[in-house]
Amino acid sequence: MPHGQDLEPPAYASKFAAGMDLRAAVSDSVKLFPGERKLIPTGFAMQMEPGYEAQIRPRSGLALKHGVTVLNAPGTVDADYRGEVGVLLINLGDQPFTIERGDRIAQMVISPMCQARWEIVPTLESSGRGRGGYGHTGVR
Ligand SMILES: O=c1ccn([C@H]2C[C@H](O)[C@@H](COP(=O)(O)OP(=O)(O)OP(=O)(O)O)O2)c(=O)[nH]1
Repeated sequence: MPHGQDLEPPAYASKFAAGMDLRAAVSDSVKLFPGERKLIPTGFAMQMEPGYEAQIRPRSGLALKHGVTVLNAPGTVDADYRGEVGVLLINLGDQPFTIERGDRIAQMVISPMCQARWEIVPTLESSGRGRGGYGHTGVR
């Protein structure tokens, strides 16, 4: 699917930036009321090599200034997915938030992925941590 003609394709902001900015490909502006969630189209589809995934993450500026974040962060785009990439935004702020066409709404990282092969075993090797978790090493 070609990217919306007036929209730039996802691009790294600089060679040091981890995430590519994703833009809203909405035809009309979209309003997110406090507590509301919506799937926002990005206007593009892609094909990745097997062994990779894309992760969709919030933009910290939107989160800090407006309380708008990616509900399912990190959203997972599978290598075999051929549909339009969507961004599931939620407004956790206390004011309505308006999204215009072309707004940068999230960022995307392409990552190599490890696929596990499960093996059933009678016991697990012992370790320093053992079964301890959820803060068992202290409250601070
Ligand atoms: O933020 C997201 C999350 C998912 N997807 C697309 C790509 C992904 O490959 C597909 C399925 O996503 P996921 O595996 O998270 O969905 P599911 O709820 O497990 O449903 P499914 O049964 O379709 O796998 O939806 C997006 O475009 N954006």
